[in-house]
Amino acid sequence: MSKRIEVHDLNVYYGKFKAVEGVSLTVEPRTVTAFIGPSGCGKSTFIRTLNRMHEVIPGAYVEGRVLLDGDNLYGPGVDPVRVRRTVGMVFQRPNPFPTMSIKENVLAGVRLNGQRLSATASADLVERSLRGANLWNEVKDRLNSPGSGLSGGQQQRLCIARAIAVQPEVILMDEPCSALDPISTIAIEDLIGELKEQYTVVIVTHNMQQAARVSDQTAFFNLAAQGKPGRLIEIGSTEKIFSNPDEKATEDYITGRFG
Ligand SMILES: Nc1ncnc2c1ncn2[C@@H]1O[C@H](COP(=O)(O)OP(=O)(O)OP(=O)(O)O)[C@@H](O)[C@H]1O
Repeated sequence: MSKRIEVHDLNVYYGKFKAVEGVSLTVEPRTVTAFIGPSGCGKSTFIRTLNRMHEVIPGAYVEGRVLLDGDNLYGPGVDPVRVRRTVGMVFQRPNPFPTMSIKENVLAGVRLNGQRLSATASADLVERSLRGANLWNEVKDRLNSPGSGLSGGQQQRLCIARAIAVQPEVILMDEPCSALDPISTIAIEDLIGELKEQYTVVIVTHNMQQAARVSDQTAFFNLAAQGKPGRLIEIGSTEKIFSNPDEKATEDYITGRFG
């Protein structure tokens, strides 16, 4: 239930604007990879190409290849909806469906996929997913209450439960803690550590300490200049990137000298 991601020479465009250029990298199964870099360098754009989510923006397209255990996500006949089922995503702002109960929120992705489950199977899946997202104990007595009644941190864990309910192989997280308080942030960071036992995890974060705490591998992105495409400057073990990076730009960013 965890897959290897290989990206080969990826360019990403919004219409004529090349937002990201020439990215090649590998993410091993059951690891956490953090994407860091200054605002506008294309981290969100790039992470969205790993499950074809950028395609919801008219005019957005890629050149290059993204392989999941060797299968090209952009190959002919590949259905982007299927890709998003295999490669789940959690966004910056917790976005549970406000009118749905906690239980219905967890099941939303499964229902969207047209899967029919018996009452027992649904109850099992809800419990398993909420346990997987470290939320079960806090909500087990109010599964029929609205998801919007939870705290921000709980809502984000509910979104993670919704993502894992469809049994993805990869979980992408785009600044999942940026709207959360420090205690909820720690809860999500702990959860990321647990998720990597089963899934390949990729996270965009502006928080350097967070990248250092949660990731095995860190990728630093940067822009040559405003209006130029973002590029991957350096990728390596998080320990190396934070202690002894090869590139001066990486060191300057990590030590807070720019960005
Ligand atoms: N929907 C869009 N249409 C056109 N250009 C876009 C769109 N979204 C992002 N861009 C541009 O693509 C470039 C990369 O943006 P992106 O949001 O991926 O950067 P980022 O590194 O994630 O930034 P931040 O850290 O501020 O979230 C920027 O120049 C941005 O203006």
